[in-house]
Amino acid sequence: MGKCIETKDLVFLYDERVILDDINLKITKGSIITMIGPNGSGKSTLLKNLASTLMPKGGTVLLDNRELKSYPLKELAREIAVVPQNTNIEYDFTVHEIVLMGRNPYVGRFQQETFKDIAIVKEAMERTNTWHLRDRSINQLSGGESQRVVIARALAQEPQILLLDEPTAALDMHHQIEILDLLKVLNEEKGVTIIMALHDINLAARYSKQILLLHKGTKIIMGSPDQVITKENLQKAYSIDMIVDKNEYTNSLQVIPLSTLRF
Ligand SMILES: Nc1ncnc2c1ncn2[C@@H]1O[C@H](COP(=O)(O)OP(=O)(O)OP(=O)(O)O)[C@@H](O)[C@H]1O
Repeated sequence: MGKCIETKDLVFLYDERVILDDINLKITKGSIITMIGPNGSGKSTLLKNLASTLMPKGGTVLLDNRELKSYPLKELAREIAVVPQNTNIEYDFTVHEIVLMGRNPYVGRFQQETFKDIAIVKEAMERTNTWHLRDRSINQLSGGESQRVVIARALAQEPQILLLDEPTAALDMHHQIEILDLLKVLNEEKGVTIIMALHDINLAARYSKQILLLHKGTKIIMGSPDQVITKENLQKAYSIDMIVDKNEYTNSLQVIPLSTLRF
């Protein structure tokens, strides 16, 4: 059986301000779950708590019934890979060097990468359409190109769980669909659990098995796209009038925003 990630009474504060309040979630192996919610609702904060980048101020995060904080870093990096919202890489590494770093959790101290590591890196780069960029400096790429490189590095980590914060934000239409299709294939072929935040509700509805709607970090609704993407739920969270119906081509729910509302 694969890994399941769980939060128990999770509380997170920035300074004195409660951002996440008493959150109990169980994300089972093999899910594609997308967090949606207005700006500032706590999506990134929740993802960072699941990634162990931030430590909860109360409650716990469990990976397969074991506290996340008890995992040694290398072991955790073999389970969970993270694609953050903004990745700033200070040094002038090449794209190939950056993706190779994804293999660090598997390479012992003073050891070299093996042929297997190099092959996994190449496959990750081909799948993200970044192989042709391999000798370029990471700091000389466009936003969308470097986003795909960071996704390639996460794939090279061969994680059980992939956490992605707005992975398509910097991408054009072609690359948005390419990356989301890739995540779907990884989920289907390798059983990788995908947990991501997306602003685009239509893409979320189309690609997700489950949706988690955050509203001020304290109110959460989780369920199938049909259960969560309703006019009532979305109007409350986003304060906007809208039409919610099925797209006749993709057969998934779609939202057409109309005018903003004041409650
Ligand atoms: N480093 C920080 N210090 C203090 N407050 C922070 C910090 N980072 C985020 N916050 C606050 O925490 C709240 C939740 O932020 P978070 O980034 O999790 O929201 P989000 O749902 O991901 O937003 P967005 O859709 O705009 O990316 C916001 O009110 C934000 O201002």
